Amino acid sequence: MMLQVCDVGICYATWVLRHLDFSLQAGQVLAVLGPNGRGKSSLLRVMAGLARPQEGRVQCDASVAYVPQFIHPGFEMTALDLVLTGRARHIGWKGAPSAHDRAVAHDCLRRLDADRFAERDIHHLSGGERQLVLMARALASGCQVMLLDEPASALDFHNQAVILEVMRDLAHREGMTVVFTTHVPQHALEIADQSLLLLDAQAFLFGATLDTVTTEALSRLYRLPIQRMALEVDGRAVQTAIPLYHAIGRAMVSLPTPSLP
Ligand SMILES: Nc1ncnc2c1ncn2[C@@H]1O[C@H](COP(=O)(O)OP(=O)(O)OP(=O)(O)O)[C@@H](O)[C@H]1O
Repeated sequence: MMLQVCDVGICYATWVLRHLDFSLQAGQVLAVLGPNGRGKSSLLRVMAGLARPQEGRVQCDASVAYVPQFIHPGFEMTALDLVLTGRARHIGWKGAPSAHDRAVAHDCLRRLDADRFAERDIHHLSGGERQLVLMARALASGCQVMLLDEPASALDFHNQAVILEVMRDLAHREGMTVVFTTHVPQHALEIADQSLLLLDAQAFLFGATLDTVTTEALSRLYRLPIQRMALEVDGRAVQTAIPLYHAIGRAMVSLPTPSLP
């Protein structure tokens, strides 16, 4: 087992999550969905070892890279230098990046179509450009597990497709375990083998994406009717999910509550 979350509980003033259990194999993609403030980022930070859970533990026998939503280094730094910080494990504390490290960093930027930002100060990049550079930094680390916090939240449709394809390739071709949080169910339906829906502090749905990211579960999760459907595109069935925004009033009073396992 590559990554195991065992009876994890996270508490600030109150319990955000409690009694959460799941495990992932190498080469799998997991999507984590939940409304604002439900604990997705907190869970990712605990999985990355950046925060301790108040209960339970996370077991991981692999190198982990964490991709936050934002960073603010507070001093001038080029995108290339930021990506090179991802090479720290290979360079060591006292070493300087080698030509090989720089080549790896450029390759990672190129893979995300972001090499043109290499010499720009990251403070001068747009939110979406910065997200691509942060993912390139994680790629440069050569990690076996990548944890990404809303990696597509600032990206246009083209760049969403770029990072979805990179995440899918990392897992399915290169054997990495990839976990990402998202507010876009279609991203889960596109690439995630497994999905975790954080319904409330102690109610979770975890399983194969097509079994968990359903019309009923999404509608309950977001308190809004959301219709999952299959479109046929180029002879291939593409799963998508459409939020019925106009029905929010109806959702509040009449949504059925699906029974949970
Ligand atoms: N360091 C902290 N101290 C106190 N409360 C916190 C802390 N970090 C997060 N919280 C609270 O814990 C809850 C979960 O926050 P978290 O950021 O994990 O949610 P999220 O699901 O990632 O939300 P979003 O979708 O809005 O990014 C929120 O109510 C938040 O206010």
